[in-house]
Amino acid sequence: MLTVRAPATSANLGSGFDVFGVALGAPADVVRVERASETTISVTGVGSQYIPEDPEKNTVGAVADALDAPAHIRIDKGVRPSSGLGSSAASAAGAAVALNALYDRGLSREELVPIAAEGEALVSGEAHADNVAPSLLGGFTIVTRDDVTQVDASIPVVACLPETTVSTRDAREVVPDRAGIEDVVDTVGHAATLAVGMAKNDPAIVGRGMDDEIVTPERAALIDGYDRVRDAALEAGATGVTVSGAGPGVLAVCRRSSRRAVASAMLDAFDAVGIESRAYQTHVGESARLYRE
Ligand SMILES: Nc1ncnc2c1ncn2[C@@H]1O[C@H](COP(=O)(O)OP(=O)(O)O)[C@@H](O)[C@H]1O
Ligand SMILES: N[C@@H](CCOP(=O)(O)O)C(=O)O
Repeated sequence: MLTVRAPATSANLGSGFDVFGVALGAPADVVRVERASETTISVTGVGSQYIPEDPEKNTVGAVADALDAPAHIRIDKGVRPSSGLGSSAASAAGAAVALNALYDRGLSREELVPIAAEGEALVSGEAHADNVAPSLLGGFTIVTRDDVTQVDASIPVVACLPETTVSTRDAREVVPDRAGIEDVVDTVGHAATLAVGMAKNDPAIVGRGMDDEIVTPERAALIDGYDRVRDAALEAGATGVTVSGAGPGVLAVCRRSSRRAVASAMLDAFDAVGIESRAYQTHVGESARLYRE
């Protein structure tokens, strides 16, 4: 049996819609695989009651198919589905690493990115790779149509998840088809700033690069209390705040010294609008890890 711990991820970071992603230190999914003549899936853990065990409907089934690697796959969910932390991607990335090793396919982590993204196509309608890439490679990743670029970083973050859910498929419906040139210019400037901040491991520069006027306002409108939570996090010392992935999670970047205060401010702000939430005080972290038992 092989076991993989695959981290949650936060995609977009505001200015990098469908392009940027970071691996998070916590939470994570644990995926266990054993060879079998046909694929079976069992799911336990956070939100498992909402996750199909049918291989045709679970992201790991698509990965097993793509690698031609049938297996008994057990998923222990640590990443809550539809919260904006790449839950379906964590399982897919974990399965890709585990099955690649189980069947000695010899693919590199970069080569596993499009394979794991097949799982995302199954659940969100598009094979966006901005969650699977950081889960497979760790740190901060930039995915384009043909390439993935990765840089290690250890920026402190708070990921605050309200009790509500937003499906990525639904949240993709509100993404505008077109953008004005001024907004595009601003967003390119912010995205470039953010990438430099990650390379320098500097939360202040990363925070300056998170603004986006194209996709984020549409997504934020789907999250009750978003403006209040964002303002509270900034007031408590966050250097940048945005929607995590497709939401409803909210991601704040900060210095280590203000992380606790930022988490507490975000929890209080959701609470003030009558919404329970949970905050992970974590950091940009490592890639999926393989354990042989
Ligand atoms: N292994 C899996 N883990 C999580 N969700 C899965 C998995 N396989 C299929 N799904 C489905 O994917 C949807 C969640 O995906 P999505 O809306 O993209 O949110 P997330 O960002 O949490 O992945 C749910 O409908 C869930 O049932
Ligand atoms: N780029 C995608 C990212 C979705 O992330 P998730 O964690 O919410 O699945 C998008 O914004 O649609």
